[in-house]
Amino acid sequence: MIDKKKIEEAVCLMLEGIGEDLDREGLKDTPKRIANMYEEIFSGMGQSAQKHLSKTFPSEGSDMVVEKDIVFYSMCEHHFMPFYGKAHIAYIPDGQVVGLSKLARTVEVYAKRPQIQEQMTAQIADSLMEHLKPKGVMVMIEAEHMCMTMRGVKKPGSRTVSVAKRGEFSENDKLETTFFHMVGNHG
Ligand SMILES: Nc1nc2c(ncn2[C@@H]2O[C@H](COP(=O)(O)OP(=O)(O)OP(=O)(O)O)[C@@H](O)[C@H]2O)c(=O)[nH]1
Ligand SMILES: [Zn+2]
Repeated sequence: MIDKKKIEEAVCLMLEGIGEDLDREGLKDTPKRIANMYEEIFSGMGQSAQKHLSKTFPSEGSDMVVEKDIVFYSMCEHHFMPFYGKAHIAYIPDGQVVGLSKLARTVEVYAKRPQIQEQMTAQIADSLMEHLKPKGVMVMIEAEHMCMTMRGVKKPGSRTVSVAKRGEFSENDKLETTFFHMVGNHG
């Protein structure tokens, strides 16, 4: 559960730390605004994707389901700056499919918390394997990290691509090739 009072106190300390005047008109509501914002952008804290992935439907219709270009925003846990981009998810059903929106909801659960990209990629793949129990899962995330663009090494436009493969995707390279074809040219 997010402690908004604590966040407000911390924001006051940070503003003091950078030499700001806490009584300045423009900053009056800033601690409260940031606490409200953190409640929203860290709403995945303590959540599991289980509640989204437990409602399944029987289906023998498809060898592979791909949901691509799922836009997400997350926060780099090292610098507390945004990283954002697209997630692509594929799974091979084992007689059961899940509502399409639930794949995007799963991405949200793991994006809305302090994160690193590789861990988010693995968590999405693992939660699908655990709760949907498909024959295989593949997740690819491509993102731009603001900690690499507006500060530090300052390389705007550079993108980080991460992949997690589980089940049949780990055993069969052809499935991986099909996934890349379906997702499009991301080379
Ligand atoms: N693997 C990985 N690294 C990340 C991610 N987000 C940020 N980083 C990196 O985390 C590293 C933290 O490095 P440190 O040397 O501890 O911190 P720093 O001095 O601020 O590093 P610079 O960004 O190089 O200035 C940096 O190299 C970031 O690019 C991520 O999602 N995955
Ligand atoms: Zn960072």
